[in-house]
Amino acid sequence: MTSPIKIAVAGASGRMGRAILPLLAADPDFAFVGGIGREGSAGDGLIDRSAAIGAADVILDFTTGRAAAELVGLCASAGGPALVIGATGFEPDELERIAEAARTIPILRSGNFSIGVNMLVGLVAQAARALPAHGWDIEILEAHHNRKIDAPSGTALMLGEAAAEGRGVSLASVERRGRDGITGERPPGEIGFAVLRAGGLVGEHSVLFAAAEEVVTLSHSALDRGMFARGALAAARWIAGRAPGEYAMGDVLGLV
Ligand SMILES: NC(=O)C1=CN([C@@H]2O[C@H](COP(=O)(O)OP(=O)(O)OC[C@H]3O[C@@H](n4cnc5c(N)ncnc54)[C@H](OP(=O)(O)O)[C@@H]3O)[C@@H](O)[C@H]2O)C=CC1
Ligand SMILES: O=C(O)C1=N[C@H](C(=O)O)C[C@H](O)C1
Repeated sequence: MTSPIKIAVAGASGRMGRAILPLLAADPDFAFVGGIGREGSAGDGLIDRSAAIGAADVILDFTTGRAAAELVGLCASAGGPALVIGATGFEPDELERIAEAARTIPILRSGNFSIGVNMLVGLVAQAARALPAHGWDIEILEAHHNRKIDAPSGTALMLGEAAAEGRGVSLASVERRGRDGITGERPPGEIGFAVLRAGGLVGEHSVLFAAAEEVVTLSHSALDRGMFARGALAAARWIAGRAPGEYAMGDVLGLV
């Protein structure tokens, strides 16, 4: 019998943390070593970051982009553990820090752990490759609950990256984040993002490929956070004991 994978959870008291903890408790493949709260916070089931880094095989992070990037730096300096990052809302320099840390420790980061979204990413790249930028406009729509703090969502950005990759361009060179006022006509090749925040929506994403006389829409609806939590645990099982490197959910699901 192999010993259980020791897991710590950063953001344990949040919506995702609360979805993950019961699954961890029910799965003999895992042993929960503690939740990581804000610096200096104390409470039932909480341990500090250095204790978690010493005790865990894998840390799951569902906090914020900034907090996750900080934790990654500490883990890399300590030479471990592995990280599964579900947090979204990263600044470019934070993503660079994660890429740098992945030279030392294994890191899997995904803005969405659902099977459906990760399959959708491939379909979006395929459609963007097939439909020419002159004649087919790409717009990405996302809608989430009113407590979400970052926009566009990590998933919308993954879909945008996939569309840009399909077109052979960098997302940064063609993205348009929101429109307001006298915007002028839409330039061909632009990839637009539109964001809604309302009520308790778990996560809605659509990618529109719109031509003058027809529209193709690829979309995904999340109905329950449980599937994000199960995807994160599948990622934790997959990454435990891996070599240093930056991995994605496609590696876990065999989609790459
Ligand atoms: N990849 C995926 O599949 C999914 C990703 N997400 C992403 O996960 C993240 C969390 O989402 P959700 O659970 O809904 O958010 P919540 O706001 O409910 O939870 C965030 C948690 O992070 C903690 N936290 C915030 N800042 C810090 C910090 N500086 N240091 C330590 N802990 C901190 C909060 O603690 P406190 O309670 O003290 O504020 C809280 O426990 C978001 O970025 C979201 O986009 C969400 C769903 C699925
Ligand atoms: O904050 C959320 O709730 C979600 N965040 C992720 C994102 O930013 O894409 C994943 C999911 O859509 C829910």
